[in-house]
Amino acid sequence: MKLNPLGTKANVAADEGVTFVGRSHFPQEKMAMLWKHVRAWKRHVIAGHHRLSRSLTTSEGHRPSIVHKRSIDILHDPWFNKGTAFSMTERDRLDLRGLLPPNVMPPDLQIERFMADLKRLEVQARDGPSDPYALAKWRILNRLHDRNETMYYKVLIAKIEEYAPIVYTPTVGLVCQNYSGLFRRPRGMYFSAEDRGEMMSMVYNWPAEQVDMIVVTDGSRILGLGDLGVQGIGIAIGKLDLYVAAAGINPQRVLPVMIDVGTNNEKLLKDPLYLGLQQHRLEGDDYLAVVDEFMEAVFTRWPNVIVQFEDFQSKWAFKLLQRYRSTYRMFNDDVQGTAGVAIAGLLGAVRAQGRPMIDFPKQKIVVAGAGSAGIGVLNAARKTMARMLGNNEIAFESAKSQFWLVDAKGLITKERENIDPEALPFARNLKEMDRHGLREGASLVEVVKQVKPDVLLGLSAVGGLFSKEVLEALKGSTSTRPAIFAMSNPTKNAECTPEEAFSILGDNIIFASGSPFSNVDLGNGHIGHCNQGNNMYLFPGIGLGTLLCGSRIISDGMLQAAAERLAAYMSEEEVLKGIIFPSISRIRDITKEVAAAVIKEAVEEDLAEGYHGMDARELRRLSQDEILEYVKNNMWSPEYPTLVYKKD
Ligand SMILES: NC(=O)c1ccc[n+]([C@@H]2O[C@H](COP(=O)([O-])OP(=O)(O)OC[C@H]3O[C@@H](n4cnc5c(N)ncnc54)[C@H](O)[C@@H]3O)[C@@H](O)[C@H]2O)c1
Ligand SMILES: O=C(O)C[C@H](O)C(=O)O
Ligand SMILES: [Mg+2]
Repeated sequence: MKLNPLGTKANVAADEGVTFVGRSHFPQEKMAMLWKHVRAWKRHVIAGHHRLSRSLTTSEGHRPSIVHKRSIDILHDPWFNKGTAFSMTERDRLDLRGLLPPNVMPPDLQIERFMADLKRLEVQARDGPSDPYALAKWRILNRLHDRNETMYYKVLIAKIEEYAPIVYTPTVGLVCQNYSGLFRRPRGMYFSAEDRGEMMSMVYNWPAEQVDMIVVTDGSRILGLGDLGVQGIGIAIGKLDLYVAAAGINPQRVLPVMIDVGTNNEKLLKDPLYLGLQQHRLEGDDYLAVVDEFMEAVFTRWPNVIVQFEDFQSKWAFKLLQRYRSTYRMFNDDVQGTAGVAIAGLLGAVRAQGRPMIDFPKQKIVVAGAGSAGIGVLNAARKTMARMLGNNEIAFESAKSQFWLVDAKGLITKERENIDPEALPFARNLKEMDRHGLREGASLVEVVKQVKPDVLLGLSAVGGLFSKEVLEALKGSTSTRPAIFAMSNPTKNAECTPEEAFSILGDNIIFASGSPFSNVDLGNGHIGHCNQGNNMYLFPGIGLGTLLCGSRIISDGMLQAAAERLAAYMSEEEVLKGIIFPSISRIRDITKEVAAAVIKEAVEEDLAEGYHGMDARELRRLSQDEILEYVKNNMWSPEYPTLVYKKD
């Protein structure tokens, strides 16, 4: 016997692998509790009880919504559909009587019912690498997303630990890879190279009058999976799911966008079922013209929108960031979000050694991967060290000597031909390398052996790069507690697994990975803690904070404030246990804190222009606690609004 998701014992026919779950298996206490809940809910509905929030700014989750449709059209509209949870009075008001089974379900029971079915289906379908049911779960959740958004987000928020790995990393990678097959209903907008000259008008095809957050990708570097072309839209959808679940951005005001300028993935180009433009990627000015037109179009229709750039290949990630960051409200998650999360993790690793954060500039850090993420981390780490060392030119110069950068061609030195300008500041001086017994192109293992780093950080997209040999070499680290950050996604691209790290280096290390892994049982009652070092701990708060302060740009200071808040989030006790990032179950709280830190910084930099009822002057007057309250009250929660019909 094993426990089913409802907490009851289910019959398991082990050979067939089938679990029987049904009402008859509910234990009596559970049934009694559910019935109590049903009765209370029905009383609440009959009493016509509508809560109105009276806080700094009213949360619209509780106001009645005016709808201009009725009957079957409501059931087919995921923004308003409540399925079996429509009350009888609402069914009458909206001409729904008879179109639904007669039993009115309280929302919690509706979720129980869905979960029971989800669990039953899980045992019948098999796909996905690390989780054999991952895609099956994604399909079921996606169908729910299509028909009832409120319920979808209720499930996601309530079970974020279980379903973030499905709607986000790692399964979202698998979804993108299989997107042509999985595509059912469209979600988001597609701006393609064929739409040049049309974007300014086509942007009005999107039904929402207000859009707060756009996540845009060109599909050129999806996680560590390379160029997936139009199929990359899955990552924009997954990121926005976290914006809703973690930051409480209203799901009616998010827009996933794919800019399809072609793909250089030959397999996709040869696939007749591929859904994107069947041409090679536009380059140079042609490429820029498409992205420029897109930016102009969305900011013309929604001047207050925030645009997050996601999974653009490095060569464009940096250029586009420089091109737009001082004129548009935008940021690049892979460059800037990742940098902040890594800084928080690196500071956590210093604290975990029992040292103060101010010792960070003494850390020797080897970074494998010189792409948008690796370089983003290095720039931010260098600035953080420089600030701690006196915040002057000399400090900035000297800080860079703490880093060793290794890419596909090995250690990057000044000797490197055609060196990428972004990597140049971190290229090592040859004379100094001679002293270390290193040379241009030295292998990762040689670098680790010679440098004896405190931290080994991977953003290379190469699964298994931290081989046995590399991890053995790290045993020579001069740190009392070396840190390993295997940050590449998805799971199979992680530079090493926590099992590999703990089994070779023992339990006195800090470990973090980009995709989720389980903790490792080290025997003798010891647990090797696996942290998830993922930009999901920052981007939702950066977006929410920017929205609520109304800053026209996202400054370095706002990003730094976000990272520092995350770094300080973990208690001394947790950090000493090796827990440097919070559990994802706390993501809504962290996001609230990060957003508040972003707002505070924007106010201090005089960038905050206000949002809705909260103007710049009022924002300046808020205390720390009031800022937190303001953020909390503006986070959307998945509650069914009372619907009232009005003719168009
Ligand atoms: N955990 C997170 O929050 C997070 C955030 C952003 C990116 N990432 C992950 O980081 C990875 C890289 O992203 P990116 O945008 O920088 O990609 P990228 O393609 O721009 O860069 C990859 C870099 O890795 C280098 N590389 C390749 N083979 C190598 C090898 N054998 N040894 C050392 N370096 C090697 C390449 O030369 C390149 O510099 C991806 O897997 C992505 O999913 C994780
Ligand atoms: O998407 C993620 O999980 C993190 C990051 O943005 C990435 O590109 O890997
Ligand atoms: Mg990314």
